[in-house]
Amino acid sequence: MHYDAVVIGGGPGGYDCALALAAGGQRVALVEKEALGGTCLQRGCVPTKTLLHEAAKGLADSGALQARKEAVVAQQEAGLAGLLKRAKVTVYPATARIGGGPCLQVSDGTVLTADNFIIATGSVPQVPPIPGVNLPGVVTSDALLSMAGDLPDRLLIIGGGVIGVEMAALYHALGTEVTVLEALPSLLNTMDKEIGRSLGAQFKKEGIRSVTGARVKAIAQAGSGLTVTYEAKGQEDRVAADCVLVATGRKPATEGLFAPELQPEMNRGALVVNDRYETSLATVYAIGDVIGGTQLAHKATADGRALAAILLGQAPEPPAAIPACVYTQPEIATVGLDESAAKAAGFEPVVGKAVMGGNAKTVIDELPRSFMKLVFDAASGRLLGAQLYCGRASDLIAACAFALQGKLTAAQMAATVLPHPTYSEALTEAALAALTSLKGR
Ligand SMILES: Cc1cc2nc3c(=O)[nH]c(=O)nc-3n(C[C@H](O)[C@H](O)[C@H](O)COP(=O)(O)OP(=O)(O)OC[C@H]3O[C@@H](n4cnc5c(N)ncnc54)[C@H](O)[C@@H]3O)c2cc1C
Ligand SMILES: NC(=O)c1ccc[n+]([C@@H]2O[C@H](COP(=O)([O-])OP(=O)(O)OC[C@H]3O[C@@H](n4cnc5c(N)ncnc54)[C@H](O)[C@@H]3O)[C@@H](O)[C@H]2O)c1
Repeated sequence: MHYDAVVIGGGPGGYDCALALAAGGQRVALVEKEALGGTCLQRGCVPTKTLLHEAAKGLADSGALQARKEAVVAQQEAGLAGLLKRAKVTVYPATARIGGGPCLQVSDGTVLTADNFIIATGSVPQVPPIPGVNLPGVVTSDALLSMAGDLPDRLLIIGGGVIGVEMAALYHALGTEVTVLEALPSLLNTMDKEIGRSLGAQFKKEGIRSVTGARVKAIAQAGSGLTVTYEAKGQEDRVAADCVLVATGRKPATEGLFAPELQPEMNRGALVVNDRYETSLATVYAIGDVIGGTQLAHKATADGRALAAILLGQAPEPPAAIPACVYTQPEIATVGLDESAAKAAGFEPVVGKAVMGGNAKTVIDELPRSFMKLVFDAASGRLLGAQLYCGRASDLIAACAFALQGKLTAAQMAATVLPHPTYSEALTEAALAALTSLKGR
């Protein structure tokens, strides 16, 4: 069977690329070995945010939580299947393997040929070689999100990145005693350091224990539970747990994808692509988590749509930056450069900060300490990035993403009138603070 394009992987990168190509008049097939929707829908964004939402409402029964999660996933999956059907994308529920030619063999033996192949196989959990990591009760987010039965009394999380802190917030809300062990000096270490520090302090206040600079040495069986031994600040310590979550990052999913004679260029397991998403194999492209770098659903979608535009002969407008959100309470959201990244990139940054103790909406909603930081370029006055640690940060970051895309300056952001009482008013305050600093230079 010959297609204009065959997409491998039915996650946000793959399905959005397939839909965009089909909308452009191409004959498209999509091969997916599991359920449609990929990590994002089946074991990522949608399940975690559903469970966080239900836990915040007070639901703490594991059966009811699983049922609600499955209902949301099923609804979204059915919607996606309908979209693909209406777009006349042929879905092959099979495992794909790329062979010479290139052509594509799917697990039932069917061979597909195409003008272009698009790899969107995503990523899988990366599990470090800690002694005891294969013991029963040690799980990755895939298993934790579908765990039935009683909720654990004690959860130990290895890794204080995005999955680690969201799972800590979720299980704490469900009444589990949570400890997070992070190897680096702060939680969410890739973000502005004040965010990690603030979240650590907030966790402490709520009774979530987090230890940074922790080297996990071993996991061992201890009766019906587990014991995790780690070292921090030169001291060895142990934590008892009923369940251990390993949340130490994700690696590109390429296992078994290529016939042995095909050796595409890879970098640390990720497929290397150029700015047109071309791999080193002719007519084979790659998008989303499998190409490394930022591992986010909307980044995979943006890749998929940009590649479809390129294959359809259009010139897509490149995004100025990819926002990132963390669904703790308060929420965290960032886009573009923080102060230290701006300095490292050669800018002279000017930071406008609004601490939201006096923000009426924050007070009304009884949110903990919150803040916003806007980083501007001293030379042009333009926004370089935003770091939000506040109520509804995941929605507010959209305003900053638009401002970055539109190259807005501190003066333009400060002049924009925003409604009262809202969290967004702090954006004006932060822009005004930066404008004052810029004028005083
Ligand atoms: C717990 C968790 C929470 C997350 N929360 C968020 C969030 O809130 N927001 C956010 O933006 N991102 C979140 N992410 C990240 C997000 O899920 C990924 O960045 C996104 O799904 C990547 O999309 P993708 O299309 O590249 O790959 P994926 O979504 O991983 O899809 C790849 C698909 O390819 C299929 N596949 C792989 N190999 C083959 C093969 N050989 N043949 C056929 N099919 C194959 C897989 O079965 C899979 O369905 C989260 C991730 C996790 C684990
Ligand atoms: N809200 C969201 O957008 C969201 C939510 C969940 C996941 N995700 C995506 O999924 C990806 C994977 O998430 P993740 O949290 O697994 O990865 P991550 O890279 O965000 O964090 C992993 C953390 O584990 C730490 N670590 C690594 N080895 C360790 C060890 N042996 N002991 C202690 N700590 C160790 C790292 O220092 C790092 O801080 C992320 O890159 C993110 O993009 C996004």
